[in-house]
Amino acid sequence: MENKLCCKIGPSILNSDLSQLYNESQRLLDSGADYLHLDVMDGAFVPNLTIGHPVVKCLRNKLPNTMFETHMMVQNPIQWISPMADASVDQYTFHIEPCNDVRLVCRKIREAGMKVGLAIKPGTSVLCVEEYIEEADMILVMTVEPGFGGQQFMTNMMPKIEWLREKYPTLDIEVDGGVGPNTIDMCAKAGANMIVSGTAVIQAENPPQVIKLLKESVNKHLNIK
Ligand SMILES: O=C(CO)[C@@H](O)[C@H](O)COP(=O)(O)O
Ligand SMILES: [Fe+2]
Repeated sequence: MENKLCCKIGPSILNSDLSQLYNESQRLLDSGADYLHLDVMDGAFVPNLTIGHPVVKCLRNKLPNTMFETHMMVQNPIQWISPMADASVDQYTFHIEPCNDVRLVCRKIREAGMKVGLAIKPGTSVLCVEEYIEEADMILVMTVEPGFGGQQFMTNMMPKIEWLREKYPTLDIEVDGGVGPNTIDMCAKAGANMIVSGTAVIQAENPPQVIKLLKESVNKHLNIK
């Protein structure tokens, strides 16, 4: 039977030269990126600040046909749904940890015309997302503490991905944090099919080669599942 899952590589622009956001984004797309993973931080859920919906909207104007995922590392995810929908974001991925009504947030995201991604921090059990799987289009398993790019990949998160893949063979599972040529095989083997990679792609001498390598690893494992 044909596997409905497909591999997508979404570079994170967090550690790029943000004064050149559009050029950097275009460079990544020209290198083979399938989508852009835009890290949004509010200084409350994580101890860092990045970009918000005004910047995302400007970037959207320059890149009308690119899939945008916003990774919302924010304390109050419901607050930014409408502004991000207005910026034509395709997928709104938020953390369940600060959220007291995950179902409501999921519903509002869908009503606003976006796909729903549910993210869990390293310390959050994968069992916490299980009750919301029906409400989600994708689960993001973090392999670093959210807040900063360039951190070390946490190998001990792989059982979460394995567990999800075993139970939900057609679910989109994304991995984010410290993913690059040295760690992709673990992610692919565990069952991740959507790959966020920041530093490893941005700082590569040859980004197209790195993206190709990431894709090949995921596709190899998808085909044998
Ligand atoms: O969400 C985050 C960090 O909070 C990520 O998207 C990272 O920014 C990815 O960067 P690398 O770890 O690959 O450098
Ligand atoms: Fe991210």
